[in-house]
Amino acid sequence: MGIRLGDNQYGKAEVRLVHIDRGTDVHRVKDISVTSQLRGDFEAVHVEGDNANCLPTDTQKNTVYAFAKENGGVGAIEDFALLLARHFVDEHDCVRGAREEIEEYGWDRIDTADGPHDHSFVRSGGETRTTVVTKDGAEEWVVSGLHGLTVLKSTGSEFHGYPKTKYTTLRETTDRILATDVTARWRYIGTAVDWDTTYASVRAILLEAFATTHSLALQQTLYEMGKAVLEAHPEIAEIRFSMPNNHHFLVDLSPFGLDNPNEVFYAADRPYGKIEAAVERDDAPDAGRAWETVPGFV
Ligand SMILES: O=c1[nH]c(=O)c2[nH]c(=O)[nH]c2[nH]1
Repeated sequence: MGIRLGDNQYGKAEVRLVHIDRGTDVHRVKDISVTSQLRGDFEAVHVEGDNANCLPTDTQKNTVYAFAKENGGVGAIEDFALLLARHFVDEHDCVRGAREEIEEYGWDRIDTADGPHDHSFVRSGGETRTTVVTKDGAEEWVVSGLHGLTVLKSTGSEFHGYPKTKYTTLRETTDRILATDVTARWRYIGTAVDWDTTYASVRAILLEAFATTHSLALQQTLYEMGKAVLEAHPEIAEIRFSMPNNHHFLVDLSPFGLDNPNEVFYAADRPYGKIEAAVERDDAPDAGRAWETVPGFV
């Protein structure tokens, strides 16, 4: 019986980095978490404990911090991830591929009586921006996205016409709350992209489509959101979503002699519907290894 090493990658996870741009008195904050992992000629370290090719995870961490300085800041997370991936692959013979995942947390300038403050910030409560850059030799894939984009429609959502079985208790509705936390990742075609502008545009399109789609199912809303993104952005090959259906149940107020015309709800936290789908361009180039280590459906 033979035993051998299978796929592997290693690196430093969740390197937390805050960069302050002090170029002017109006500071700018960039707050990220980097997970850097390398692939390559790492048989010996696993099988024999021979570390000759094992670039320490500590060095990967230090590289992240040093690059934030040498690069004059982080810039778009996609550019920073590509910079790291190219460095590790191009500068180390034993490294053939890299996976650089970055999350970005937003900070808003605090609005004071004198206007937006120069160097005081409040964490923006909304979504986290993400990217996963995969490099395999000369090939590169960029999958960007967001999670925690929490949205709610107080009307304009129906759900009916579904099959009924002996276990069905759900009442059909022509007016319900539709609420979800959008997780989305989209795969770029190529790397010649204005990452920040495109991110802002995709986020705005997702919100616009959620708001303006009269929903007959969360699945339909999801599809409309993806379609709108692909129609506006030819540089995006596909977009994948994971969206919980955050149920809001009408509370029965009749024991108290009160009616409840869609005003008072119980916001359940579990269980929740879990709606996941990809929306794809017909002629999209092959995904290659882009999704290989993206956890879960997205
Ligand atoms: O938008 C919905 N999609 C479903 O698949 C589903 N299932 C369910 O019970 N409620 C809903 N709502």
